[in-house]
This record gives sequence, structure tokens and C-alpha cells, in this order.
Amino acid sequence: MLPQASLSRLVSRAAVRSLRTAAAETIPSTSIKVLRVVDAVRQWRKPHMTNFRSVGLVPTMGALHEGHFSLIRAAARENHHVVVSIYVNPAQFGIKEDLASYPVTWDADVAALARLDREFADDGANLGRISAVFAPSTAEIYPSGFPGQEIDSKGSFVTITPVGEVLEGASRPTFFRGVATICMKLFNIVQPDRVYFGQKDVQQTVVIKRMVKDFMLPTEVVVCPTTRESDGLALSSRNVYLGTRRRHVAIVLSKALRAAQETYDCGKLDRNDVLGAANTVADTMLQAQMELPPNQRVTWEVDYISLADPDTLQEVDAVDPAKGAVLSGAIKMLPVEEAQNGEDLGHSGGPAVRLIDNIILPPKAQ
Ligand SMILES: Nc1ncnc2c1ncn2[C@@H]1O[C@H](COP(=O)(O)OP(=O)(O)OP(=O)(O)O)[C@@H](O)[C@H]1O
Ligand SMILES: CC(C)(CO)[C@@H](O)C(=O)[O-]
Ligand code: BAL
Repeated sequence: MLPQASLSRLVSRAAVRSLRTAAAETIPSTSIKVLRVVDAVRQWRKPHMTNFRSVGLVPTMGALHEGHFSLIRAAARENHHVVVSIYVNPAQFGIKEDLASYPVTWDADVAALARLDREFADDGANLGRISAVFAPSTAEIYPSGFPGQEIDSKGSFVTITPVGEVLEGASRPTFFRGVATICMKLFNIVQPDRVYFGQKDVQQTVVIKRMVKDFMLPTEVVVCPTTRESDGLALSSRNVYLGTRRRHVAIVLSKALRAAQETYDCGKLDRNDVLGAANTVADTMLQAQMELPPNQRVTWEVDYISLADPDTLQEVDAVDPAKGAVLSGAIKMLPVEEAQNGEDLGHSGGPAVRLIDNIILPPKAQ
């Protein structure tokens, strides 16, 4: 260890303090480091470059659930060290979106990571363990100042077009600019050998793969299957907004996509046939809700149900059996019209919730 005087010549006192603090913080009863500044991550990362220990990064926005855990498990199987980042990135939220109410559950998140790490310690099939959580502040991540959430914000951004402009990008015009920018930063900070993303956010995986390819980033993108509730609903941090009544009906999207998948499995390739099956399910379920009184029913708006090329996410008129396709959708579950006495409306009073889901239609054997 260098004496204080020599250290201070190299870095400022404030930096020394933050490095020391960062180095000292761990999740209680574990060896998982909590790193909050870029320098601390770089310092942690350096020896693993020279001793050829692989690092897997799982980027998250916290409010961890089994979907995140499946990514972390995959990373621990394949890497000596797993880094989980927890950062709610304001730049990917539109100004009218749910940044202010996005669930933040730090204590539960670190407790879950500690549990998961104990599970890894007892399971010889894993190559590694959770070594660190990277939980930066916005000032740390945007060193020249936060550029803002507006469409015309100026700043250092990564944009991946046109693939980031369709589907989710059409409804959330700043979303993929925010995602690609934060992921580029995280990849540059952590320098992971592998990065882990969930198929639940399929367009995000396509955007990140394209970014890695076009910017020659030295990392492998691993996509893990969507984890679902037993009734088919894709796990999502935003499901906490639903409350009991809307939770039961939120399966409409996964049911609609499954109906479309079955149509494809039965040999249909045409867009009207495949998407027709999904739209029939969504329409029939909405009709059934509209027959209920306002204090019982649930309503939603379909943002899109899409059949797209797996590489470009451009809409297709028919599935190319040699390539397959991506079936995806987004619906906005509207707030309940009339709450019942004492009804559980969900986190933050049960605002409108945008849910997404998708199914990959694999190529057909020729
Ligand atoms: N059900 C799931 N199955 C597999 N991966 C998932 C699932 N849900 C989220 N992930 C993945 O976890 C990573 C972090 O996602 P994030 O923290 O935004 O959680 P989220 O549940 O997707 O939240 P949100 O409600 O904001 O969509 C992403 O790569 C995402 O695709
Ligand atoms: C990849 C990500 C962590 C970037 O903020 C986010 O978009 C998410 O959680 O899917
Ligand atoms: N999992 C996607 C993050 C977002 O919707 O902002």
C-alpha cells in the first residue's frame, strides 16, 4: 500500500477518499463489493485483466426479480466474476414516463444478491460468484452534466438507427438512445467479457448486439430466455404497478402472442393469419371486460402487435421460413375506472402501465 503522501500526489484527496470508501463497502455478510465510482470499478477490474479471469456484466435498473436472477445465474455459470449494475438511468425515460415512481428497492435487492451468492457458493456448477454491484450516481455517470430527457437534448449520445426507431423506439423516442448510451458507458467502465440481457426486452437485445458489432466492442452479448409467472405473464419490475385486478388480466398480451405462435406452428406464414390470431384474442378479452361493471373491469390500449424481421425488426408481410421472425407487442393497461373499497391498486396508486412481451418464431426446417 502506498503511503498517503505519495498517493495524494497521484490523485486528489477527494478521489482518495472515494476510492477508500468504495473499497470498504460490501453487502453485509458477503464479499460482494458495492462500487459507486468509476475509479473503484477500474481498480477492481485491473488485476482480472492480467490474471485472465473473465467478467460477466448484468446491467439492471434494480427492483430485482427472478428474471434478473436468471441472468445473474447464467453469468455466474460462465464467468469467474459477475458484476451486477443497478442504476435507474433517467436518460432512457421520456419526460412523461414513470421515472419518479419507478420502483427502487435497494435493501431487498442487496439481500437477494447475498442469497443468490450463497446459492452459487453451494453449487459446484458455477464458475464464479457475484463479485461486485456497481451502483453509480447520475453525477458519476454523466461527468459533463446530465444532458436531459428531451428529444432534442444535447450531449454525448450513442444512437443506433433505424433499429432503435421502430416498435418501442416509435413509442419511446429517447429510449434506445438512453439505453445504448448507458450500456456503452457501463461496458467501457466494467470492460466485461460477456454481457447478459433478457429476451423480454427483445428490441433492446437487437440494439445492443448492433452497437457491439458496429463499434467493435470486445464483449459477447448473451441473451437469456424470458422468465414468466405460472400463468404466462413475463416478469417485469413494472408489474408492481398493476394491483390485483389488473394483474389477473395482464396475461392478455402473452395469450395473444401465444395464439399467433400456434398459428405459425400450424404452418401459416402470412402476416394477416399470424397477427389475426393475436388480435382476435386481444379483442375477445377486451369485449369480455367491457361487459363487466366499471368497478370490476380492466381496460387497455394495444400500442402495437408486430411481426418483424429478426435482424432489422422491420415489419414483414410474411414470415421467411428460413429466417423466422419476432412476434412482439406492447399494451397500456389503463388505471381502473372505479376502485372498490380497500382495493389493492398497485404501486404508486396504480397508474397506466405499459407492458411488453415477445416470442421468437424460429426458422422452419427446410
Ligand atoms: N422476465 C424476464 N426474463 C428475463 N430477463 C428479464 C426479465 N425481465 C427483465 N429482464 C432483463 O433484466 C435486465 C434488466 O431489466 P430491468 O431492470 O429493466 O427490469 P425489467 O423487469 O425489464 O423492468 P421494466 O419493468 O422497467 O421493464 C434486462 O436485460 C431485461 O431484459
Ligand atoms: C439495460 C438497462 C439496464 C439500461 O439501463 C435497462 O434498459 C434495462 O434494465 O433493461
Ligand atoms: N427493461 C427496460 C427498461 C425500461 O423500460 O426503461
